[in-house]
Amino acid sequence: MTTSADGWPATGARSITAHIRAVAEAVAAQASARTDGGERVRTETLPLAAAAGRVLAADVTANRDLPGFDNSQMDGFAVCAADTPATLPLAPMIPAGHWPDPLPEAQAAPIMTGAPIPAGADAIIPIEDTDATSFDAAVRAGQITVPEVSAGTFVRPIGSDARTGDLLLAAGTRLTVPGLGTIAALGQTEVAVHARPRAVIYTGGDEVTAPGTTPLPPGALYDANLTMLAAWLDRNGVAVAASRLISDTVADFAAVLEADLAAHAPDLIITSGGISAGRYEVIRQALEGCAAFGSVTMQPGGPQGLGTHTSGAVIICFPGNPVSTWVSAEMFLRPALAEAYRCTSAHRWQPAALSEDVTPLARREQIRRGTWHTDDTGHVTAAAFSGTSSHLLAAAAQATALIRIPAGDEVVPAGSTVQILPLEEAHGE
Ligand SMILES: Nc1nc2c(c(=O)[nH]1)N[C@H]1C(S)=C(S)[C@@H](COP(=O)(O)OP(=O)(O)OC[C@H]3O[C@@H](n4cnc5c(N)ncnc54)[C@H](O)[C@@H]3O)O[C@H]1N2
Ligand code: MOO
Repeated sequence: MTTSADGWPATGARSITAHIRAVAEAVAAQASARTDGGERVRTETLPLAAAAGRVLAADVTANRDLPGFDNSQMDGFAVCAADTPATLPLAPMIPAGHWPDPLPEAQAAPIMTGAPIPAGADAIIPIEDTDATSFDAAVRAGQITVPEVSAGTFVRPIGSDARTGDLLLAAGTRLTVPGLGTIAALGQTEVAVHARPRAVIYTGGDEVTAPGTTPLPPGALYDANLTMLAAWLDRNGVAVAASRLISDTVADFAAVLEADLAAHAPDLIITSGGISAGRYEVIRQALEGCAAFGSVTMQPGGPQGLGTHTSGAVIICFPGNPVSTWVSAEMFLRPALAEAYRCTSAHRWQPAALSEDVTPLARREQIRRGTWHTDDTGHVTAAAFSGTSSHLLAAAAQATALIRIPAGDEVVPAGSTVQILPLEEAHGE
């Protein structure tokens, strides 16, 4: 189990930015090795509605014109613009889904939205712009009075959205809802996408107990981190192949890891806990040969580990405090996944004015949990929760934003501009 351990500065800690880069580089190197024409390249074919957020494996080219024929943009009357303004006799009704006969000269055909424009017509007049109170009334009257229009009015021309042969979605695109609709509009039911990157996740320590276990032994607590990591990875486009609580025995963890690597060939090995300065740091002791451990000037999430296993899987180790685990995933793993696999979106930090004074840490940048608010004028404010400790998970569950408070010796006064990351799964006010 030896390979390129990620170098950490021999003295001191790494900045947040430096660790974001290091994780992104490790994941990018792994992802490009994985998609380098070898057997690790994996694609799968999914029904369209199941493919939102997935990454296209092949270009999507238009196999037809969209729209496929000139058609009406309005419920109204198809006319030849040169005949208007006029009172015109009515031609037969043209419902959507029926191919019409040509429009007789100097007549108007009632036509529905989406119906093909008859030969001889070149403009549509919406019913509300005529003297008809309804289509039935117009048919009864046998004629319609229309204002002057120019050719092309409310006509959706063939190919105005896409032309046969156009490249509509390039391989590597992350599929959006309109993207999936476009593929359906071409007549397809399925789409080939990159398989999600695969992760195995571990946390533990002798005190950490699986939820559902009763009674909870003295000194123990329920595991929150596997649930968070599994949910977070799923939301960010990663498949979780194995999720395990481990004991404090290094040999046991090493055996479990080897078995999971053989069974699942993961792209990512994600761990939580067991990496700081204690006597029983099982993750660190087991992975020290292939990952580097050090600290990042961030709170929560100071202790971190990063490396590449001989199997090719990237090893990413987060500290065990629950808020540290979650914030670390958000800060370090999300940008790396967005860049290397495009399976999630990159961060969108935005400026906001602090609504209250905040006392920073002297040497570590804080990622505070809090709320954000946009007023009627678009002015964005953010309020940090008072508690900063990384065990305050229930408080973090109330957060709608992460708030960056740079290290410093002086109070950051209310009104100061800071960067916030609105949390997609929580509602901004
Ligand atoms: N002497 C030092 N002690 C600590 C330092 C340090 O620099 N020097 N750093 C502190 C910081 S900051 C953090 S963060 C933690 C990180 O420690 P580990 O990553 O080794 O995590 P553990 O010790 O295993 O656990 C920390 C904490 O979190 C609880 N935990 C762990 N796993 C889970 C889980 N799956 N679900 C819920 N809670 C979990 C665990 O019981 C501990 O309370 O180290 C500090 N110490
Ligand atoms: O850095 Mo630790 O994550 O403060 O709690």
